[in-house]
Amino acid sequence: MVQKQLRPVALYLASSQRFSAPTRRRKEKDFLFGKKKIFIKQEFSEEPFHAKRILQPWTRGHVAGLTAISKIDAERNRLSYRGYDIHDLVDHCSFDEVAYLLIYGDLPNQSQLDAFCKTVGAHRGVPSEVISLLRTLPPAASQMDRVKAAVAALALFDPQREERTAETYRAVAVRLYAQLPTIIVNSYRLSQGQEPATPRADLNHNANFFWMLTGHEPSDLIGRAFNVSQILYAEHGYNASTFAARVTVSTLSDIYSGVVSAIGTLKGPLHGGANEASMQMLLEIGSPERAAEWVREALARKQRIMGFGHREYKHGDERARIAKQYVIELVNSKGATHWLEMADIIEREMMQAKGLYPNVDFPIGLLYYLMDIPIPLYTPIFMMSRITGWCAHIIEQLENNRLIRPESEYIGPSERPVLPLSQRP
Ligand SMILES: CC(=O)SCCNC(=O)CCNC(=O)[C@H](O)C(C)(C)COP(=O)(O)OP(=O)(O)OC[C@H]1O[C@@H](n2cnc3c(N)ncnc32)[C@H](O)[C@@H]1OP(=O)(O)O
Ligand SMILES: O=C([O-])CC(=O)C(=O)O
Repeated sequence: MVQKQLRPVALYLASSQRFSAPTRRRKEKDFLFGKKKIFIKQEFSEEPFHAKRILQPWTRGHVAGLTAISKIDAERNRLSYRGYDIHDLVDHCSFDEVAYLLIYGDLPNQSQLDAFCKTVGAHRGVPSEVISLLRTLPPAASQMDRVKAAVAALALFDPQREERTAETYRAVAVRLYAQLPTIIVNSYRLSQGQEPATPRADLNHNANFFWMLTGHEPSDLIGRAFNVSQILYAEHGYNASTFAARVTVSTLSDIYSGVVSAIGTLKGPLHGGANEASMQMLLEIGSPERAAEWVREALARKQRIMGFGHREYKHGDERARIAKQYVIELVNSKGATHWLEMADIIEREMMQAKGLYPNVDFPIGLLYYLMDIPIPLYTPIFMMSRITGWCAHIIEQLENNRLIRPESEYIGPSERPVLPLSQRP
């Protein structure tokens, strides 16, 4: 039996015979005292030499860069955007104010907010060519893929798309914030055989979205709950989609390319796609009586339960707790308590079996269902909010740019000659 030797990565590198002495010293120094203060917390077994073990240190507990946009304090379950605690933001702000905060760096005063909303309202339209493109795309394709194609096309109609200044990027960020709801709702409407809706300049971000989707403004409760969900989804450090955007623009590619990379990354069920997947799971379970058994059987099959677990939060995701309060309000107002019972049972089972808490996607998937929003729109709606965080990071990256290019460590076959085709086994 192989004896497991637990030791920090840096020590492993220092002792590895696979590097020359100067390289070993440089790598050890980079790991422990490097300019970017990289410190690897992960411990792993040196033997057997296993790809999973060697890859994990690069993806966990690894500070990949600095940011002044949001702070995740996982130990205390706290999250703040530019110094403002999310509790304070959801209690006191509209999503338009939070969007301004993320894009410009501080909360707006009344006249700044009025000017921002006026600009956003004036930019909600998209070129007719983008709507025509949406008409031609396969209606059965995922809404994330349809919207990704439309955003890529939108870039081509922006005469500023090749300007690389923070000022231009902020202007593009405001336009994308304004235009994404139009693209998302109309992508859905066209895929359902409906005609596109025209955005309204006089409504705020949330009310305009509901107006375009349903033809009326949301009730007070739905409006408040949707506003909170948009604030909770807006920003979260170097999450996968934001990191993808930063990598893309670090090559000095354009802001739209960064956003398109981010959309493709958000789509996956281990990231933003989990809000749709978790609601599909609730529908599949169907009733509280089946919930416990369903979870146990799924876990026995080694299936992941969508909407649970988080790379950062190991003691719970505060955003999930906030969102759940609104699920409770909506469930009570609709008399649909079985959804809450089912969610509670799944949470209990996951805690008992795996020690895992729900993440933000679990209650928000259900929240959107209770608002009668079609499921294929949940991840695009996440995007409608996260566009603000993505753009803030893209601007931050541009202002301090250095190409993001991590190193990899080769673990494949040692060097070998190429045999002529006729001699290969
Ligand atoms: C807005 C957001 O993007 S929040 C995240 C949304 N994604 C989801 O909800 C998808 C479900 N959750 C997951 O897949 C994971 O919890 C992640 C990817 C979000 C985070 O993963 P990490 O904390 O890094 O854990 P990792 O993927 O390494 O898994 C560690 C162990 O926990 C298990 N695990 C983690 N999450 C889950 C889950 N939701 N269901 C079942 N098992 C899980 C894994 O199977 C693994 O077990 P193993 O060691 O026996 O193989
Ligand atoms: O941070 C992450 O890994 C996932 C994410 O985007 C979030 O939780 O909002």
